[in-house]
Amino acid sequence: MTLDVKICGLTKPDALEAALRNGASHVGFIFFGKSPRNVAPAEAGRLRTLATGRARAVAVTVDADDATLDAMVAAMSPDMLQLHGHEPPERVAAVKARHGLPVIKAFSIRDAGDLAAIAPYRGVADRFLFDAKPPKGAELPGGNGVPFDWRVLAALDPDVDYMLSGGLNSRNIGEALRLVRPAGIDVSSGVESAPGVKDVGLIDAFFEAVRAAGERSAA
Ligand SMILES: O=C(O)c1ccccc1NCC(=O)[C@H](O)[C@H](O)COP(=O)(O)O
Repeated sequence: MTLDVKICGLTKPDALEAALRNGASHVGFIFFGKSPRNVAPAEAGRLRTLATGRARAVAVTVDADDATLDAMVAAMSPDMLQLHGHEPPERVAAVKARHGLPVIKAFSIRDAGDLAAIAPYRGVADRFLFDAKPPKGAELPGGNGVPFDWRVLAALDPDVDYMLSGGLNSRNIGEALRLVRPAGIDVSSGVESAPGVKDVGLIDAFFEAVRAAGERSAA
């Protein structure tokens, strides 16, 4: 099975190109005003054309209403939507139906008990994304650069299709992939030199570490 790799929070062509050159399967664009990675829909539309035919463009939103989603989808034509707020299962189903797009639903995880939250979303969301709970006082529901204890995912039904995220970087991704077997991984802060500033060298280093982890597990 090939591991999907999503580089999230892209705002500039050079970092997007580095992600694509390294074989990213997904590239994420953030639509959340408080984020240092927030992009205007029109700019995301320009950037996403670079990814067409090379990676899936994912639009990340937080409890967005229909008008916001309609405008974003029209301007950007994403391949997938990522819902990173408190969207209940009915809202996920409604968003999927309205836009005819696959949906990634994000969940904040601290311990194994938090995994119970996915039950009503099974068969509704196309994929889950497990992220760390935001630190106290954090303004962002994601992109905080903090990991959770990946071992809690051992309790998961192996049929659950999920991406692992939260504080991943080139130094810890090998250990994460030794402990758990996600369908994909997702990184944002770990490939940045400052909040919202993607670094081409760190993107290259992240993929290098992922490739090294793959070679070790194949050996
Ligand atoms: O990254 C953001 O700024 C963000 C803001 C609001 C909602 C979601 C956001 N990020 C979603 C992602 O998929 C991130 O890649 C994920 O949370 C992991 O981030 P990090 O821990 O920084 O690698």
